[in-house]
Amino acid sequence: MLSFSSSSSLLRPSLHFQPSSHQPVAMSRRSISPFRRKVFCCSTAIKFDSLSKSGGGLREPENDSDVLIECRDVYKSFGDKHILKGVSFKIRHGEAVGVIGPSGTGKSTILKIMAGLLAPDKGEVYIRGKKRAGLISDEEISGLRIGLVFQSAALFDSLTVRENVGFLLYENSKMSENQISELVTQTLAAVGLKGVENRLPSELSGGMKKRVALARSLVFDTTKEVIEPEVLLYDEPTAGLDPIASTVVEDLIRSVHLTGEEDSLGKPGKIASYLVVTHQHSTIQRAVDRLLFLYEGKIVWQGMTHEFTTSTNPIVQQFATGSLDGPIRY
Ligand SMILES: Nc1ncnc2c1ncn2[C@@H]1O[C@H](COP(=O)(O)OP(=O)(O)OP(=O)(O)O)[C@@H](O)[C@H]1O
Repeated sequence: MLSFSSSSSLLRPSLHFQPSSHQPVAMSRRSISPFRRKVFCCSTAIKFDSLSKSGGGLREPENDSDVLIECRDVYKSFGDKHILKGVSFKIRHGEAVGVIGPSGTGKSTILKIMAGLLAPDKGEVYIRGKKRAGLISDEEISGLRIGLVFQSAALFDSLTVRENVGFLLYENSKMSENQISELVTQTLAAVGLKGVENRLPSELSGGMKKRVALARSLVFDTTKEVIEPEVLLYDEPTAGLDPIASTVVEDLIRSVHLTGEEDSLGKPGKIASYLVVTHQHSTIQRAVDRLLFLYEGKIVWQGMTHEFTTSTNPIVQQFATGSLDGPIRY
């Protein structure tokens, strides 16, 4: 298992996210400035309380020392489209959370707000108890690495698969080219891709691109003694994949979780917590433990995965059965 440092380590860099496909594509080692931040890393062994909040009624007072990210009453509009209307939830250390809900309800939007790529119009995002002001680029201190795996893969078009996957290591680490190359090959193999290192994204299928993006989110600097906790946000990681490729990805997402024994590379998982936006039943069943249901701008239900199909909430029931009858209208 990964162990974290005790209270006063100052680490860098703290943040990473996947680049947009529209970003400049010039690539040379250490040529693109990363977001480098000093981080106050204060994690000690933190107990993970499993949560079930679907029932209502009286609850034990919560101990929030293990909350990594909290969205509190978040609002977001695009023009006159009011997408998020008071979204509140917490992501605790050790959690594997799914975000579900009808298309267009703002699931990707909330991920981008959590990752600091979009600012809420109203409401707050807290990163390990500290309120984040605005976007990630304005951040002084984070205390948490947040990675976002975009729905569209968002690979750099003119970089090879190897350069895409090793991007952050080429930029930020002290690892040699050979070490990075080896790690990239191993990580690609873990997502079921072999011999594609020298290909360009245009030479890959959509599903392969998704897996390359996933591999990019999973490479870590192996020369670092201390790794800060990390939350990964996956936006529909299995959309468009065949059922077997979906299973590979779902199991991989599980295996890199900190609580897992070993990941696909035979190393302890490094992801403290993760969130998966998904429409796929298999991903809900295989890859997450707790669900948040987003509908009409709010979290209307949350509960453990096994409670999803037995919920009496009419919105959840309609969504779980795919029925045309019910409160959700298209
Ligand atoms: N940058 C933007 N500018 C304008 N509108 C946007 C922007 N980003 C998202 N939207 C709109 O906000 C709404 C929510 O989009 P979002 O992608 O978050 O939904 P979603 O729940 O992830 O959808 P899906 O399940 O179909 O992927 C949509 O109507 C979308 O068109």
